[in-house]
Amino acid sequence: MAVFTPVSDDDARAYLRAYDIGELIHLEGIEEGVSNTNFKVETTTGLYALTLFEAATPWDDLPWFMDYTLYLDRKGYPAPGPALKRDGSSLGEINGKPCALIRWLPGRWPRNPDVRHAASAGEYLARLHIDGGDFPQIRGNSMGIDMWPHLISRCDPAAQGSPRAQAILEDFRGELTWLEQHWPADLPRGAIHADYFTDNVLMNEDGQVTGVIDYYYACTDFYAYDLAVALNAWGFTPGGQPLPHMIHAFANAYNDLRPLSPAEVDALPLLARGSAMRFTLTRLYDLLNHDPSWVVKPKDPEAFYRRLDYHRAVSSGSDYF
Ligand SMILES: Nc1ncnc2c1ncn2[C@@H]1O[C@H](COP(=O)(O)OP(=O)(O)OP(=O)(O)O)[C@@H](O)[C@H]1O
Ligand SMILES: N[C@@H](CCO)C(=O)O
Repeated sequence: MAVFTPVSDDDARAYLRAYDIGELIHLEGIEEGVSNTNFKVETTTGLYALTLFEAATPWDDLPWFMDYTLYLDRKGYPAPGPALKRDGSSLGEINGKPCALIRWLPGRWPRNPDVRHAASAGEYLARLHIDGGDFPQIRGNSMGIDMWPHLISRCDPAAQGSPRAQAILEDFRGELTWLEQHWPADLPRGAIHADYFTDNVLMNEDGQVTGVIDYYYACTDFYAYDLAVALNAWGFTPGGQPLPHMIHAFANAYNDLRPLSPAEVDALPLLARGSAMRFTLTRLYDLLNHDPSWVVKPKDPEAFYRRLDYHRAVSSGSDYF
């Protein structure tokens, strides 16, 4: 249940007065999601998502996230651009939390994705990179390679009581040294999603993308790193076993629309290793520091740790196609 901050009908009605998007008809808390508080809002003019940003989302970067999604939306990409208030702004505050009303997108994220879903998702990741290619603002990757040493040391204190966590962190110290030595200095870069997981991609019943949501890790980084994150998300079972047909379907659909350079293909195994480490570390931290009384269940770090075996074993980046 992810309604961390309550919002009453009266709060929503008062908030809507700053906009020209009609009167409140219905307000409903959304249980999914672990980072922010989300509501579905129906007004006399349409449907919106009301997001109250909790501490996990960097508040200083909210204007970047709003500008980026508005930019994509205006290009015709299915991103939920923010509704604008009469004064032209997109951010407000409810019950002490910054908030925004964003466009509600149709569709449902695929619970059992197959190659059709993977191909459509791959196409829309390429479209995201193409449509956002000239977005002029820069945001560094707050979960990128420079942060990984900090993610490792952040896990250390709580890992003391867990031999398994200590073993993973020990492996990661060596892995990080290797990644730092081989990380590409330059590859095509621009605005990336950085969290293109199945639960952030909405689809219709034909398995075609209808919306891409949750841009709160979006940043400026290598496009091929975004592809590597997405291959980790779409190309494995929930437990972390590789699904080569899903990896190929996703990567080929991406490559059909935005052909990768030879340097990007060469870098893919390394970028995929880095990405698998990044999600293992954030999940490990959440698990080690989880209070059992919290309603939100931590995600499994082992499932991401297992992905590393696959990426360490591939012979070259062309194995992903
Ligand atoms: N703009 C939108 N259009 C349609 N549905 C949305 C929209 N925004 C959010 N949702 C729904 O709300 C759910 C939770 O949103 P979201 O995944 O953004 O939560 P979060 O807590 O911010 O993110 P996360 O759990 O990935 O950290 C989504 O799975 C989706 O069903
Ligand atoms: N997508 C992330 C969590 C939210 O960013 C994960 O599955 O670990």
